[in-house]
Amino acid sequence: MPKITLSHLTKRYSPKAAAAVDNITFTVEDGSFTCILGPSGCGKSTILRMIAGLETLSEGEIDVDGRVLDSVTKGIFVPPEKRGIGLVFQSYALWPHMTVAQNIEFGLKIQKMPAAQRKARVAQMVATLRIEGLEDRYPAQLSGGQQQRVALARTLAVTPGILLLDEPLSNLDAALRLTMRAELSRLHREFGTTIVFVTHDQWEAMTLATHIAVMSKGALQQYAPASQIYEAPANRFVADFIGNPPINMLPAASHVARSFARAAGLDAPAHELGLRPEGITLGLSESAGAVTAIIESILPTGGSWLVELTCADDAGPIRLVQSTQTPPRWRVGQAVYVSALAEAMHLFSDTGARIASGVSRSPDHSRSSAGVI
Ligand SMILES: Nc1ncnc2c1ncn2[C@@H]1O[C@H](COP(=O)(O)OP(=O)(O)OP(=O)(O)O)[C@@H](O)[C@H]1O
Repeated sequence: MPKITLSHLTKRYSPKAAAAVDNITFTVEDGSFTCILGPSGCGKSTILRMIAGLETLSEGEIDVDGRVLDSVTKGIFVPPEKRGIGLVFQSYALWPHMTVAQNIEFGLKIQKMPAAQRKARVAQMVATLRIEGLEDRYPAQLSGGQQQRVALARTLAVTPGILLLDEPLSNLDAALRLTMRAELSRLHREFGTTIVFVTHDQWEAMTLATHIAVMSKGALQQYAPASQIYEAPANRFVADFIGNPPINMLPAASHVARSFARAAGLDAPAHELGLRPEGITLGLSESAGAVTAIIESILPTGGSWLVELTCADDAGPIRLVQSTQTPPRWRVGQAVYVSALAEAMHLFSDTGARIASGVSRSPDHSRSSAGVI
């Protein structure tokens, strides 16, 4: 399956405007499921539209398996229909005057596939996307989720090597999103297509993606395998954007941060210490590196709890949020000892770069107690 290389990709919608996409370079691996993730307006859709050929580049180059599709300096532009790329956007844009079967068949007719083969292919796609019985309906007679499936069936019918999806699940309710996520995963496994998926939903990205490109304000913050994005965020933005509830950020010079860092063997000079909410443990007895705190609130979130704490510190109170799956045995106002797992901690410089991370001290780790991961 194809590999997509984006080199120094830049898009300015007008000469005076800030770049919507600013000098982005990364390679979407062959057969990967890559998510472009970031807040609204960070340039995700613009990247996807440039790959599709629906938007011109201001600078840079896009190639697929070494074939240049778009290059400003080389003066190359391959039109969208010649790129071999399938697209599914937020609005499904099914042909309203065609039935489901006709919608799926449309691209095959354009490809001039013989009628018998087309019929077999439509039947195969209907079965794969589990939309049997809907073949003769018009789009207006379908639910949002059914339209979504037809849009996917129509796109996959022509077996594109590359599939671009722009928030294709955003119009669906929570239950249907979950089902469709599982189906997208299954389709990726079955077809082996290289998928690039745009979302602002970190959970969607973490559950689906093999690789994630995190964007902010037009700039690429990190491109890495999904697990690394969480465990080894490149910088403060990524650490803060990924994780729900968000990572706690403490001034590194505070007494609380210094106690936690010292206990984890993290002694690099830093500006801030990030501590994941699930890496906080609470107890009634003192232990190395533990600090005292008062329980401010306990919020059940369905199967897990958020515990808000305040630690007294020389520079003023420090608020921490713990996330736990064990029912808390504390009451609001109670004093507790707070300690932090080494692997839940990251140190950041004043420019926001990650300097170091704690490393697990569990007995099966023979590594040193701290270091950069
Ligand atoms: N056709 C356009 N003309 C001018 N500016 C545009 C155009 N399309 C997008 N922009 C601007 O470019 C920036 C990036 O937009 P883009 O749609 O790529 O972001 P996004 O991350 O996909 O956002 P969202 O998640 O809200 O869809 C935004 O500031 C947007 O206002």
